[in-house]
Amino acid sequence: MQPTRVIGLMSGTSVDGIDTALVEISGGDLDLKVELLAGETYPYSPQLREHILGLGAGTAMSMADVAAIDDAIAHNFAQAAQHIQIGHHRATLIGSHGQTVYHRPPQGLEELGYSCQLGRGAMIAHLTGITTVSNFRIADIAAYGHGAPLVPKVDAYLLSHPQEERCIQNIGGIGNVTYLPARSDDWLSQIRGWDTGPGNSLLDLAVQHFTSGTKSYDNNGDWAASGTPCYPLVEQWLSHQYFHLPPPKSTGRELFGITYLHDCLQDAQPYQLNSADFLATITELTAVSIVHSYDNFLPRRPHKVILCGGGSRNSYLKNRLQLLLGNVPVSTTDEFGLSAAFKEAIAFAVLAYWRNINIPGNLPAVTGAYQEMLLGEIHDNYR
Ligand SMILES: Nc1ncnc2c1ncn2[C@@H]1O[C@H](COP(=O)(O)OP(=O)(O)OP(=O)(O)O)[C@@H](O)[C@H]1O
Ligand SMILES: CC(=O)N[C@H]1[C@@H]2OC[C@@H](O2)[C@@H](O)[C@@H]1O[C@H](C)C(=O)O
Repeated sequence: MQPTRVIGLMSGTSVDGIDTALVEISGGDLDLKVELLAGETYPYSPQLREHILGLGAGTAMSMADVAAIDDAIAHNFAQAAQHIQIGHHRATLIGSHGQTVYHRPPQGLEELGYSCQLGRGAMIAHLTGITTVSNFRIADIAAYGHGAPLVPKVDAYLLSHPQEERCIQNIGGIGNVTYLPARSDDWLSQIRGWDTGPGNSLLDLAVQHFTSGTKSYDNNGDWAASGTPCYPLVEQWLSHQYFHLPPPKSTGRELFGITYLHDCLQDAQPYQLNSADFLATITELTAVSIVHSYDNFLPRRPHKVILCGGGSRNSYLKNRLQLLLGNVPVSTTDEFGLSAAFKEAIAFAVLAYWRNINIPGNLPAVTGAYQEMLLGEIHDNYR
Protein backbone atom coordinates (compact mmCIF):
# COMPACT_ATOMS: atom_id res chain seq x y z
CA MET A 1 0.00 0.00 0.00
CA GLN A 2 1.15 3.54 -0.82
CA PRO A 3 2.13 5.60 2.26
CA THR A 4 -0.16 8.51 3.16
CA ARG A 5 1.31 11.98 2.97
CA VAL A 6 0.27 13.92 6.06
CA ILE A 7 1.08 17.33 7.56
CA GLY A 8 1.29 17.70 11.35
CA LEU A 9 0.80 21.17 12.83
CA MET A 10 1.50 21.96 16.46
CA SER A 11 2.00 25.05 18.54
CA GLY A 12 2.64 24.26 22.15
CA THR A 13 2.69 26.04 25.48
CA SER A 14 5.85 28.02 24.59
CA VAL A 15 3.78 29.85 21.93
CA ASP A 16 6.98 30.28 19.93
CA GLY A 17 5.55 29.32 16.54
CA ILE A 18 4.00 26.55 14.49
CA ASP A 19 6.01 23.34 14.38
CA THR A 20 5.18 21.86 10.99
CA ALA A 21 6.06 18.39 9.75
CA LEU A 22 5.43 16.85 6.34
CA VAL A 23 5.56 13.09 6.70
CA GLU A 24 4.82 9.87 4.89
CA ILE A 25 3.00 7.35 7.08
CA SER A 26 2.29 3.68 6.52
CA GLY A 27 1.21 0.73 8.66
CA GLY A 28 -1.02 0.86 11.72
CA ASP A 29 0.49 0.09 15.09
CA LEU A 30 3.53 -2.17 15.49
CA ASP A 31 4.21 -1.84 11.77
CA LEU A 32 3.76 1.96 11.90
CA LYS A 33 6.37 3.76 9.80
CA VAL A 34 6.90 7.49 9.57
CA GLU A 35 9.32 9.30 7.30
CA LEU A 36 9.93 13.01 7.85
CA LEU A 37 10.12 14.74 4.45
CA ALA A 38 10.29 18.30 5.77
CA GLY A 39 10.12 20.08 9.12
CA GLU A 40 9.94 23.80 9.78
CA THR A 41 8.92 26.13 12.62
CA TYR A 42 7.02 29.19 11.42
CA PRO A 43 7.16 31.85 14.17
CA TYR A 44 4.06 33.85 15.09
CA SER A 45 4.30 37.61 14.66
CA PRO A 46 5.25 39.27 17.97
CA GLN A 47 1.76 40.88 18.13
CA LEU A 48 -0.12 37.60 17.64
CA ARG A 49 2.13 35.87 20.19
CA GLU A 50 1.44 38.66 22.69
CA HIS A 51 -2.33 38.35 22.11
CA ILE A 52 -2.24 34.56 22.55
CA LEU A 53 -0.18 34.80 25.75
CA GLY A 54 -2.48 37.56 27.03
CA LEU A 55 -5.57 35.48 26.36
CA GLY A 56 -4.04 32.49 28.14
CA ALA A 57 -2.94 34.62 31.10
CA GLY A 58 -6.46 35.99 31.65
CA THR A 59 -6.24 39.43 30.04
CA ALA A 60 -9.79 40.82 29.70
CA MET A 61 -10.82 40.60 26.04
CA SER A 62 -14.02 40.99 24.02
CA MET A 63 -15.41 37.95 22.19
CA ALA A 64 -14.65 39.85 18.97
CA ASP A 65 -10.97 39.96 19.94
CA VAL A 66 -10.98 36.24 20.75
CA ALA A 67 -12.57 35.52 17.34
CA ALA A 68 -9.88 37.60 15.61
CA ILE A 69 -7.13 35.64 17.42
CA ASP A 70 -8.81 32.33 16.53
CA ASP A 71 -9.01 33.34 12.84
CA ALA A 72 -5.42 34.59 12.78
CA ILE A 73 -4.20 31.28 14.22
CA ALA A 74 -6.14 29.27 11.61
CA HIS A 75 -4.72 31.47 8.82
CA ASN A 76 -1.17 31.04 10.16
CA PHE A 77 -1.62 27.27 10.46
CA ALA A 78 -3.02 27.04 6.91
CA GLN A 79 -0.09 29.11 5.62
CA ALA A 80 2.37 26.84 7.41
CA ALA A 81 0.72 23.82 5.75
CA GLN A 82 1.02 25.47 2.32
CA HIS A 83 4.67 26.45 2.83
CA ILE A 84 5.88 23.06 4.00
CA GLN A 85 4.62 21.48 0.77
CA ILE A 86 6.69 23.69 -1.54
CA GLY A 87 8.89 21.39 -3.62
CA HIS A 88 6.97 18.26 -2.53
CA HIS A 89 3.95 16.31 -3.73
CA ARG A 90 0.76 17.48 -2.04
CA ALA A 91 -0.40 15.99 1.25
CA THR A 92 -3.86 14.43 1.50
CA LEU A 93 -4.39 14.93 5.22
CA ILE A 94 -3.58 17.50 7.92
CA GLY A 95 -3.49 16.86 11.67
CA SER A 96 -3.72 20.22 13.41
CA HIS A 97 -3.33 20.37 17.18
CA GLY A 98 -4.10 24.10 17.18
CA GLN A 99 -2.97 26.50 19.87
CA THR A 100 -3.77 25.70 23.50
CA VAL A 101 -4.98 28.82 25.30
CA TYR A 102 -6.60 27.18 28.30
CA HIS A 103 -6.36 23.79 29.99
CA ARG A 104 -8.31 22.72 33.06
CA PRO A 105 -7.76 19.11 34.09
CA PRO A 106 -10.73 17.26 35.63
CA GLN A 107 -11.03 18.36 39.27
CA GLY A 108 -12.42 15.05 40.57
CA LEU A 109 -13.53 11.58 39.51
CA GLU A 110 -16.95 12.57 38.17
CA GLU A 111 -15.76 15.91 36.80
CA LEU A 112 -15.05 16.76 33.19
CA GLY A 113 -11.94 18.68 32.24
CA TYR A 114 -11.81 21.47 29.67
CA SER A 115 -9.12 22.21 27.13
CA CYS A 116 -9.30 24.91 24.48
CA GLN A 117 -7.21 24.85 21.29
CA LEU A 118 -7.76 27.73 18.86
CA GLY A 119 -7.32 27.66 15.06
CA ARG A 120 -10.45 26.03 13.68
CA GLY A 121 -9.85 22.91 11.61
CA ALA A 122 -12.71 23.69 9.22
CA MET A 123 -10.97 26.94 8.25
CA ILE A 124 -7.66 25.15 7.70
CA ALA A 125 -9.40 22.53 5.52
CA HIS A 126 -11.07 25.26 3.50
CA LEU A 127 -7.96 27.42 3.12
CA THR A 128 -5.67 24.53 2.13
CA GLY A 129 -8.12 22.30 0.28
CA ILE A 130 -6.86 19.40 2.41
CA THR A 131 -8.98 17.29 4.79
CA THR A 132 -8.04 18.37 8.30
CA VAL A 133 -8.38 16.60 11.63
CA SER A 134 -8.41 18.94 14.64
CA ASN A 135 -9.70 19.25 18.22
CA PHE A 136 -7.93 16.08 19.32
CA ARG A 137 -8.37 16.46 23.06
CA ILE A 138 -12.14 16.78 23.40
CA ALA A 139 -13.12 13.11 22.91
CA ASP A 140 -10.76 11.94 25.66
CA ILE A 141 -12.04 14.70 27.94
CA ALA A 142 -15.64 13.66 27.24
CA ALA A 143 -14.64 10.18 28.48
CA TYR A 144 -13.48 11.78 31.77
CA GLY A 145 -9.84 11.86 30.71
CA HIS A 146 -7.39 14.75 30.94
CA GLY A 147 -7.19 15.05 27.17
CA ALA A 148 -3.41 15.06 27.67
CA PRO A 149 -0.79 13.88 27.11
CA LEU A 150 -1.81 12.35 23.77
CA VAL A 151 1.63 11.64 22.33
CA PRO A 152 2.34 8.49 24.43
CA LYS A 153 0.62 6.05 22.06
CA VAL A 154 2.65 7.42 19.16
CA ASP A 155 5.82 7.14 21.29
CA ALA A 156 4.86 3.53 22.02
CA TYR A 157 4.86 2.53 18.37
CA LEU A 158 7.84 4.62 17.28
CA LEU A 159 10.22 4.39 20.25
CA SER A 160 9.53 1.25 22.30
CA HIS A 161 12.09 -1.55 22.52
CA PRO A 162 11.78 -5.32 23.00
CA GLN A 163 14.06 -5.40 26.06
CA GLU A 164 14.61 -1.84 27.29
CA GLU A 165 12.39 0.29 29.49
CA ARG A 166 12.48 3.85 28.22
CA CYS A 167 11.28 7.27 29.31
CA ILE A 168 10.57 9.64 26.46
CA GLN A 169 10.79 13.08 28.04
CA ASN A 170 9.42 16.05 26.15
CA ILE A 171 10.66 19.42 27.40
CA GLY A 172 8.48 22.06 25.79
CA GLY A 173 6.87 24.91 27.72
CA ILE A 174 5.51 22.16 29.96
CA GLY A 175 7.35 18.85 30.38
CA ASN A 176 5.70 15.49 29.81
CA VAL A 177 6.92 11.93 29.95
CA THR A 178 5.96 8.65 28.32
CA TYR A 179 7.17 5.57 30.19
CA LEU A 180 7.56 2.65 27.79
CA PRO A 181 8.04 -0.78 29.34
CA ALA A 182 9.85 -3.39 27.27
CA ARG A 183 7.51 -4.81 24.59
CA SER A 184 6.11 -7.94 26.20
CA ASP A 185 2.59 -9.45 26.20
CA ASP A 186 0.74 -6.76 28.09
CA TRP A 187 3.19 -3.88 27.63
CA LEU A 188 0.56 -1.50 26.22
CA SER A 189 -1.47 -1.53 29.43
CA GLN A 190 1.69 -0.77 31.44
CA ILE A 191 2.58 2.38 29.53
CA ARG A 192 2.29 5.50 31.67
CA GLY A 193 2.53 9.16 30.89
CA TRP A 194 1.91 12.51 32.59
CA ASP A 195 2.91 16.13 32.58
CA THR A 196 5.98 16.45 34.79
CA GLY A 197 5.48 20.21 35.40
CA PRO A 198 7.42 23.18 34.05
CA GLY A 199 9.65 22.53 31.05
CA ASN A 200 10.93 25.84 29.67
CA SER A 201 7.90 27.99 30.57
CA LEU A 202 9.32 29.53 33.76
CA LEU A 203 12.83 29.72 32.35
CA ASP A 204 11.63 31.61 29.26
CA LEU A 205 9.57 34.00 31.38
CA ALA A 206 12.53 34.60 33.71
CA VAL A 207 14.83 35.37 30.75
CA GLN A 208 12.23 37.81 29.41
CA HIS A 209 11.99 39.38 32.87
CA PHE A 210 15.77 39.87 33.23
CA THR A 211 16.27 41.19 29.69
CA SER A 212 13.13 43.39 29.64
CA GLY A 213 11.82 41.25 26.81
CA THR A 214 14.85 41.53 24.50
CA LYS A 215 15.57 37.79 24.86
CA SER A 216 12.97 35.03 24.98
CA TYR A 217 14.99 31.98 26.10
CA ASP A 218 18.33 30.89 27.53
CA ASN A 219 20.21 29.71 24.46
CA ASN A 220 21.88 26.38 25.21
CA GLY A 221 21.33 27.11 28.92
CA ASP A 222 24.55 29.17 28.89
CA TRP A 223 23.24 31.90 31.18
CA ALA A 224 21.98 29.42 33.79
CA ALA A 225 25.25 27.48 33.50
CA SER A 226 27.12 30.58 34.68
CA GLY A 227 25.13 30.58 37.94
CA THR A 228 24.68 28.28 40.93
CA PRO A 229 21.37 26.66 41.88
CA CYS A 230 19.95 27.57 45.29
CA TYR A 231 18.89 24.17 46.67
CA PRO A 232 16.77 25.37 49.61
CA LEU A 233 14.60 27.17 47.03
CA VAL A 234 14.39 24.09 44.79
CA GLU A 235 13.26 22.10 47.86
CA GLN A 236 10.71 24.76 48.74
CA TRP A 237 9.28 24.86 45.20
CA LEU A 238 9.20 21.09 44.99
CA SER A 239 6.65 21.04 47.80
CA HIS A 240 4.11 22.39 45.24
CA GLN A 241 1.06 20.14 45.35
CA TYR A 242 1.27 19.33 41.61
CA PHE A 243 4.57 17.48 41.95
CA HIS A 244 3.07 15.14 44.55
CA LEU A 245 -0.17 14.39 42.72
CA PRO A 246 -0.13 10.84 41.31
CA PRO A 247 -0.85 10.37 37.59
CA PRO A 248 -3.02 10.66 35.57
CA LYS A 249 -2.22 14.35 35.67
CA SER A 250 -1.78 17.24 33.30
CA THR A 251 -1.04 20.92 33.65
CA GLY A 252 -0.30 24.10 31.75
CA ARG A 253 0.67 27.75 31.95
CA GLU A 254 -2.34 28.23 34.27
CA LEU A 255 -0.20 26.67 37.03
CA PHE A 256 3.35 27.23 35.77
CA GLY A 257 3.07 30.63 34.10
CA ILE A 258 3.67 34.27 34.92
CA THR A 259 1.94 34.26 38.34
CA TYR A 260 4.06 31.31 39.48
CA LEU A 261 7.22 33.05 38.25
CA HIS A 262 6.35 36.15 40.28
CA ASP A 263 5.92 33.92 43.36
CA CYS A 264 9.33 32.36 42.65
CA LEU A 265 10.97 35.78 42.31
CA GLN A 266 9.49 36.77 45.65
CA ASP A 267 10.61 33.52 47.32
CA ALA A 268 14.13 34.19 46.01
CA GLN A 269 14.44 37.68 47.51
CA PRO A 270 15.88 36.59 50.90
CA TYR A 271 18.64 34.68 49.07
CA GLN A 272 19.73 37.75 47.04
CA LEU A 273 20.40 35.65 43.95
CA ASN A 274 21.78 37.28 40.82
CA SER A 275 20.00 36.58 37.51
CA ALA A 276 22.32 33.68 36.60
CA ASP A 277 21.75 32.01 39.98
CA PHE A 278 17.99 32.45 39.65
CA LEU A 279 18.00 30.89 36.15
CA ALA A 280 20.16 28.02 37.40
CA THR A 281 17.66 27.47 40.24
CA ILE A 282 14.65 27.48 37.89
CA THR A 283 16.48 25.08 35.54
CA GLU A 284 17.22 22.84 38.51
CA LEU A 285 13.52 22.81 39.41
CA THR A 286 12.71 21.52 35.91
CA ALA A 287 15.37 18.80 36.13
CA VAL A 288 14.64 17.76 39.72
CA SER A 289 10.86 17.71 39.21
CA ILE A 290 11.30 15.36 36.22
CA VAL A 291 13.53 12.89 38.08
CA HIS A 292 11.46 13.20 41.28
CA SER A 293 8.35 12.19 39.31
CA TYR A 294 10.12 9.09 37.87
CA ASP A 295 11.21 8.07 41.36
CA ASN A 296 7.72 8.57 42.78
CA PHE A 297 5.47 7.26 40.04
CA LEU A 298 7.39 4.59 38.08
CA PRO A 299 8.00 1.00 39.16
CA ARG A 300 11.73 1.68 38.79
CA ARG A 301 14.06 3.98 36.87
CA PRO A 302 14.15 3.25 33.12
CA HIS A 303 17.18 1.94 31.22
CA LYS A 304 17.24 5.07 29.05
CA VAL A 305 15.85 8.60 29.10
CA ILE A 306 15.32 10.02 25.63
CA LEU A 307 14.63 13.75 25.30
CA CYS A 308 12.69 15.76 22.76
CA GLY A 309 11.22 19.27 22.48
CA GLY A 310 13.07 22.59 22.54
CA GLY A 311 14.48 21.94 26.02
CA SER A 312 16.53 19.05 24.64
CA ARG A 313 18.69 21.76 23.02
CA ASN A 314 19.49 23.24 26.43
CA SER A 315 22.85 21.56 27.20
CA TYR A 316 22.94 22.79 30.79
CA LEU A 317 19.50 21.30 31.52
CA LYS A 318 20.49 18.08 29.78
CA ASN A 319 23.68 17.87 31.87
CA ARG A 320 21.76 18.48 35.09
CA LEU A 321 19.33 15.70 34.16
CA GLN A 322 22.21 13.36 33.39
CA LEU A 323 23.81 14.13 36.74
CA LEU A 324 20.58 13.50 38.64
CA LEU A 325 19.94 10.25 36.73
CA GLY A 326 23.41 8.83 37.39
CA ASN A 327 24.02 5.75 35.26
CA VAL A 328 20.80 6.06 33.21
CA PRO A 329 21.98 7.49 29.88
CA VAL A 330 20.24 10.63 28.62
CA SER A 331 20.04 11.15 24.85
CA THR A 332 17.62 12.70 22.35
CA THR A 333 15.12 11.10 19.95
CA ASP A 334 17.34 12.35 17.08
CA GLU A 335 19.69 9.52 18.02
CA PHE A 336 16.80 7.07 17.52
CA GLY A 337 15.83 8.36 14.08
CA LEU A 338 12.98 10.61 15.21
CA SER A 339 13.39 14.39 15.08
CA ALA A 340 13.46 15.85 18.62
CA ALA A 341 12.33 19.23 17.30
CA PHE A 342 9.37 17.95 15.28
CA LYS A 343 8.28 14.88 17.24
CA GLU A 344 5.09 16.54 18.54
CA ALA A 345 4.11 17.79 15.07
CA ILE A 346 4.83 14.31 13.70
CA ALA A 347 2.67 12.82 16.47
CA PHE A 348 -0.35 14.91 15.45
CA ALA A 349 0.15 13.78 11.84
CA VAL A 350 0.04 10.17 13.12
CA LEU A 351 -3.01 10.86 15.30
CA ALA A 352 -4.83 12.32 12.25
CA TYR A 353 -3.81 9.29 10.19
CA TRP A 354 -5.12 6.96 12.92
CA ARG A 355 -8.39 8.93 13.16
CA ASN A 356 -8.84 8.58 9.42
CA ILE A 357 -8.53 4.78 9.59
CA ASN A 358 -10.51 4.55 12.85
CA ILE A 359 -7.67 3.64 15.21
CA PRO A 360 -8.09 5.14 18.73
CA GLY A 361 -5.34 7.60 19.73
CA ASN A 362 -5.54 7.85 23.52
CA LEU A 363 -4.18 5.51 26.16
CA PRO A 364 -6.71 5.38 29.01
CA ALA A 365 -4.00 4.40 31.53
CA VAL A 366 -2.27 7.68 30.65
CA THR A 367 -5.11 10.17 30.34
CA GLY A 368 -7.50 8.61 32.86
CA ALA A 369 -10.29 8.24 30.29
CA TYR A 370 -12.56 5.25 30.91
CA GLN A 371 -12.08 3.93 27.38
CA GLU A 372 -10.10 4.27 24.18
CA MET A 373 -11.44 6.97 21.88
CA LEU A 374 -11.13 8.04 18.28
CA LEU A 375 -9.40 11.39 18.61
CA GLY A 376 -10.12 14.43 16.48
CA GLU A 377 -12.87 15.90 14.36
CA ILE A 378 -12.58 15.42 10.61
CA HIS A 379 -13.17 18.46 8.41
CA ASP A 380 -13.50 17.49 4.78
CA ASN A 381 -11.87 19.42 2.03
CA TYR A 382 -14.75 21.63 0.85
CA ARG A 383 -13.21 22.53 -2.50
N1 LIG B 1 18.91 26.26 21.47
C1 LIG B 1 18.12 26.25 22.55
N2 LIG B 1 18.64 26.38 23.79
C2 LIG B 1 17.87 26.39 24.89
N3 LIG B 1 16.53 26.29 24.86
C3 LIG B 1 15.94 26.18 23.66
C4 LIG B 1 16.68 26.13 22.45
N4 LIG B 1 15.82 26.01 21.42
C5 LIG B 1 14.58 25.97 21.97
N5 LIG B 1 14.64 26.08 23.32
C6 LIG B 1 13.54 26.11 24.27
O1 LIG B 1 12.47 25.33 23.77
C7 LIG B 1 11.25 26.08 23.79
C8 LIG B 1 10.36 25.61 22.67
O2 LIG B 1 10.17 24.23 22.80
P1 LIG B 1 8.99 23.47 22.08
O3 LIG B 1 8.78 24.05 20.73
O4 LIG B 1 9.26 22.04 22.23
O5 LIG B 1 7.78 23.90 23.04
P2 LIG B 1 6.24 23.76 22.82
O6 LIG B 1 5.96 22.72 21.79
O7 LIG B 1 5.71 25.12 22.62
O8 LIG B 1 5.75 23.29 24.25
P3 LIG B 1 4.83 22.03 24.75
O9 LIG B 1 5.58 20.78 24.46
O10 LIG B 1 4.70 22.33 26.20
O11 LIG B 1 3.54 22.10 24.06
C9 LIG B 1 11.68 27.52 23.68
O12 LIG B 1 10.71 28.36 24.24
C10 LIG B 1 12.99 27.52 24.46
O13 LIG B 1 12.76 27.69 25.82
C1 LIG C 1 -3.35 20.98 26.88
C2 LIG C 1 -2.05 20.93 26.15
O1 LIG C 1 -1.90 21.52 25.11
N1 LIG C 1 -1.10 20.17 26.70
C3 LIG C 1 0.20 19.98 26.07
C4 LIG C 1 1.25 20.75 26.88
O2 LIG C 1 2.53 20.62 26.27
C5 LIG C 1 3.21 19.51 26.87
C6 LIG C 1 2.19 18.95 27.80
O3 LIG C 1 1.43 20.11 28.13
C7 LIG C 1 1.26 17.92 27.10
O4 LIG C 1 0.32 17.45 28.03
C8 LIG C 1 0.45 18.51 25.94
O5 LIG C 1 1.02 18.29 24.69
C9 LIG C 1 1.49 17.09 24.17
C10 LIG C 1 1.72 17.30 22.72
C11 LIG C 1 0.60 15.85 24.35
O6 LIG C 1 -0.61 15.96 24.39
O7 LIG C 1 1.16 14.74 24.39
